[in-house]
Amino acid sequence: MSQTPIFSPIASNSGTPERLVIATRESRLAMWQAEHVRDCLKKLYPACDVQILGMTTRGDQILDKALSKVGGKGLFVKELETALEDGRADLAVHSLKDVPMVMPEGFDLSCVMVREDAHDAFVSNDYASLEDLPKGAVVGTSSLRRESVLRSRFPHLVIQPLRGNLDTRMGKLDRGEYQAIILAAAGLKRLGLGSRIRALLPIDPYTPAAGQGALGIETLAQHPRIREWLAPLNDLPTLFAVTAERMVSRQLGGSCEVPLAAYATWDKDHMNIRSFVASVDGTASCLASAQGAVKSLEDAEALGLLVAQDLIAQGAERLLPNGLPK
Ligand SMILES: NCc1[nH]cc(CCC(=O)O)c1CC(=O)O
Repeated sequence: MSQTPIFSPIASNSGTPERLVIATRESRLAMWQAEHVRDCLKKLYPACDVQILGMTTRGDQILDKALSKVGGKGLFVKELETALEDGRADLAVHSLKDVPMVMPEGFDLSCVMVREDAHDAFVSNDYASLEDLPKGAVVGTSSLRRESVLRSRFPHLVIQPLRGNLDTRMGKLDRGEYQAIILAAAGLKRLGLGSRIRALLPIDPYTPAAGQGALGIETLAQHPRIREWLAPLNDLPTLFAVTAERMVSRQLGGSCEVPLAAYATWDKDHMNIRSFVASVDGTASCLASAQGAVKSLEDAEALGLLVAQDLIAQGAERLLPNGLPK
């Protein structure tokens, strides 16, 4: 099916889509991502009518609490999944970082697109780097992973929660509520805000979250044809990397309630993966890495499993509020 010629004259019977509806959140970043997928699909299937269905999720509505306290992973995807089930949409576009490690019954992660910059970014109007911040400076982040590293490296800084979409967060910085904020570089770059980045934080120790910077497309498992139509948008190096990262997270029961990082990079056909689990106060952590030749999804999963087992052997369990998954 994925071999179907792109410029097939008879759209409906020849295996190319006639109409596809993309479900997405309505934040500017989510819309950018959905429009990006739409543009890619239009290029692949010029005759296809590709529509975008914008939706509000619970994660967008609850803005006064840290993400870890409002139900964590899944918060940004549930409503989109309902739209798939109801047939209002054919595919849902997500920041892969927000997609639960175990897909709910009946849903597939059908496509992973090429990754944007996966680094965390330091953003400030007055300071060039974390090192320049004075004692008591307020740094905003809603990620326990970032908070943990900041607390261990810079105990003299005040870490405060920062919620809301990217524009909201930048607004809070610009109104002086924070001296600096930490955000994923990917979102800033996609929205043309790359010039606001004062410094990219190094992978050691600021290891990204599993899937950070990658786009994932979710479909109903019962619609394999849609999966096949999306296949040309897959980026295999990204798919293998995030598969290893998500394996680590899944083995450790990854949720927004625990500081957990996992990031894989390539060196020719070898993958390097690095991961940590830590306490929010930054006083305890386990760190592991592994490298190996990866030529298949199974290889990627095996490498992720190796790192997870290393972390568990180091006693990562005592850092997990709910223990290891059964
Ligand atoms: N958890 C929110 C979220 N989900 C995806 C991104 C950024 C884009 C990406 O990582 O693909 C962000 C914001 C952030 O972490 O600053």
